[in-house]
Amino acid sequence: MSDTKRIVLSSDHAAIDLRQAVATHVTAKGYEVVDIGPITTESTHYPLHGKAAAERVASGDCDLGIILCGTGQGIMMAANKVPGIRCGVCSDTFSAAMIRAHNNANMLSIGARVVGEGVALEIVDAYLDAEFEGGRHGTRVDMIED
Ligand SMILES: O=C(CO)[C@H](O)[C@H](O)COP(=O)(O)O
Repeated sequence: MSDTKRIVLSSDHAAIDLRQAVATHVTAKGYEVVDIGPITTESTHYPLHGKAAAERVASGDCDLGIILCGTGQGIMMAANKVPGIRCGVCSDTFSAAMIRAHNNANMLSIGARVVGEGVALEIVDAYLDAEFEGGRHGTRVDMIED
């Protein structure tokens, strides 16, 4: 495992169960999970939770974030509004590895209504096990930040 230790998790109501599965899985991998909820399946608004998780990463309180909603799209859009956040939605393991290796994504988003738990946990593994390659990819990520 890399130096990354602390991972914030959040979701909307559509992904409570999958978020719990991700929390258990990521904890078993040796990471410290900061799960900022919500706890119940009562209908809520994904922008609130995407922003809250992204602020934990942008502030440096957490090293990475994993966020979930029905499609993963809306909560990703909200997270990416926070300066310094690079979040991608992934439904496959190749993309999950590449958003870390090439885009240095500091957040991963998953759609709980898109992928099942088994695939979702493989996506989490691919994302967490990858490392940013730097070099030409660093130049491009710097361009995004500029
Ligand atoms: O995927 C999402 C956003 O991208 C949301 O989870 C989804 O829109 C919630 O829908 P509903 O309120 O009908 O459960």
